[in-house]
Order: sequence, then structure tokens, then C-alpha cells
Amino acid sequence: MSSSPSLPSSASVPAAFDRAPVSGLPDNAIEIDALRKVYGGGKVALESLSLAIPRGSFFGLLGPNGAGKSTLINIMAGLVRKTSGRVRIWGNDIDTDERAARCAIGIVPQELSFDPFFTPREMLDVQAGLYGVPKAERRTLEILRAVGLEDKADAYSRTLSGGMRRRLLVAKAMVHSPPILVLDEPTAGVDIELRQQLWAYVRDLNARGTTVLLTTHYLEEAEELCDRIAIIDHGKVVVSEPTTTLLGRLDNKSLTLRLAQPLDAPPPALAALGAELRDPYHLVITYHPSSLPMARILDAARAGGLTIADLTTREADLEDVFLRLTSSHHRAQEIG
Ligand SMILES: Nc1ncnc2c1ncn2[C@@H]1O[C@H](COP(=O)(O)OP(=O)(O)OP(=O)(O)O)[C@@H](O)[C@H]1O
Repeated sequence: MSSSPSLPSSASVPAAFDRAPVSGLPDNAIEIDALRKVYGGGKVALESLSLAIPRGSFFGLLGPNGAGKSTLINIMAGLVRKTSGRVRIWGNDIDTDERAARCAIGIVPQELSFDPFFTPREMLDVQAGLYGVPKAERRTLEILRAVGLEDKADAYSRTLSGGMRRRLLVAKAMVHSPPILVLDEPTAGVDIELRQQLWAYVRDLNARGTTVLLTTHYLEEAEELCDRIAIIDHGKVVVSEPTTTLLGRLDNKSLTLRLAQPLDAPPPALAALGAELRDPYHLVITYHPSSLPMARILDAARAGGLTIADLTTREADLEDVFLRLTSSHHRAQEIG
């Protein structure tokens, strides 16, 4: 795996807002309205998709395979042409203010593809040139330092490890100090240590004002990092809300009681609350905390004469919510 050095703090890299006036900033970094994409063969990838990504948020875009996430990001990046609808990036319509919209966003693509004969320094310089960053304002080495690649500034890119290439793509996306950073599956196949380093850097950028849009298949990562999450499925938004609200949706918990004595059936008072024996020493009760306080379950256990050796609880996590919402969405589609 990668023997990459620790990423230094990004404090040396000015965030986008260090130069931007605070007044006149858009409330939403990205606004998508009734976006539709039909590919050549007639495949409808996005169907009237509307979404607002608040300025300053760390926003997760989740969805099953084929939901339309890459199509959406590629439209924002100018790589795929939308069929209809409206997209505004930092207040700039991609149809009428394409250049300003492109300058407001830095995209870290899924694929690790770049010219193997360019060095990281050359690559960032070319990118800065493409975005019209004047030579005096370029911070090539600062950015490379921030992603832990300063000592590789003049190495051929083909000699970099996969993890280093991923970080180089993050650096490339940041050369023009965009107020919005989009990361499309940035940690797929990246080892855990590097993932943490990458997230420390991106979190720091976010704390200093950069809006972050992340797509990932690692739901735990999204749950930990994102303050808002949208789930899309079949080209439509199923839900878009603060992560805490989303997690609160299921109102589901499970309580496992480890028993001092074995049982062959749950006592009636607990069976009435839905308790099931996982094995003679473990009773599992899945319950809704809002309508069934845990104290009532414990009272029922005591009334049933049980001696509890230990107990553990588990809350619904993002994976539970994700599966519930995407499968209920499928059911609704089947019914409708
Ligand atoms: N160039 C294309 N031509 C035709 N259909 C396409 C094209 N690109 C994507 N699609 C289809 O559009 C739908 C959405 O694909 P998209 O790649 O946007 O989904 P995704 O959410 O990014 O999936 P994944 O998580 O697997 O990357 C899928 O059914 C896909 O097969």
C-alpha cells in the first residue's frame, strides 16, 4: 500500500473565500432545477431532478449503481450535455455563464487518468493556465505541499502510487481556488490511512468555507463526513435533508440482552414487545424509541424473572436508511 507521508494541514493553502467578499455570495452553491438527461439510446438517466446544495455544506450524493450520480456530475463538469432543465453553479447558469460556472467548481474525477509524462508541478501549472490563474497568483508548491506531494513535484506522474495520483487529482481540482469541490468516489480502492489523510484535508477546506459535494459508496464515510445527504435513485431525488434528520427517520433501535441463564422461549411480556431469541443466551428486541422507551422493555424483562448479564443497543445507521428509502422507492414505482 502507499507509503505516503502524512498530509500537512492545508492551512498553507488559502481557501477560495480568503479573497472573496462575504457579501453577495449565493445561498446555494449549486442549484439544479428539473434536470433531465436522456442518452442517445433513449436511456433516461436523470428525470426532472431538482436539488439545492447550500453554500458551505459538506454534501453527500448517494444512490445505488446506475442512479445517475456520474451523469449529474458530468453535466456540472461540462462533460455531458443535459437534455433539459437548469443548473446554476455559484449563481452562474451553465448555459449562459458557462465559463464562470466552470471556474466556480473543481472536480476530482473517478478515473485516475492523466498524462504519465507530466510531472505534478507541470500538471498543476497547465491546469492553472487553463483556468487563467496569473503566474504571480499560482501556488503550485503550496498546493502540492498541502496534499503531501511536495517532494514529488518533479517526478514523472507514472512513477506515483495510486494513492499519490488520487491526491494529485485533488490538488489539480484546487489550483484555481474554486469555492466548490466535487469528489466523485475519491476513496474507491484507497487504503484506510490515506482516506483519513484525504478527509482531514478536505474537512479543513470545508471548515474554511469550501462547499464540498461528495459521492461515495462508503455509507459510513458519508454518515461521518456529510452534514447533508441527498439520495437519488432512477434519476430522481428520493430525499435531501440534514444527515441527522435522515438518520432520525427510521426511529429504529435494537436492544440485545445477554442473559445469565439460558432460555428456550422469550417470556410472554417480552414476546409481546417483539422479542426474539437469537440463541439461548441472547434476546433481541427491535423497537421504536419514540413509542417504546427502553425502560419499559427492561421492566418487562425483570417482570419475566430474567437476570440480565449485559445489554447492547444499536441505532439505525445510514445503510439502514439508504436500503429502506431506495427499496421503498422501488416499491412505490412498481405500485405506481
Ligand atoms: N453514455 C451513456 N450512454 C447510455 N447510457 C448511459 C451512458 N452513461 C450512463 N448511462 C446510463 O445512465 C444511467 C445512470 O448512469 P450513471 O453512470 O450516471 O449512474 P451512477 O449513479 O453514477 O452509477 P455508479 O454508481 O454505478 O457509477 C445508467 O442506467 C447508465 O447505464
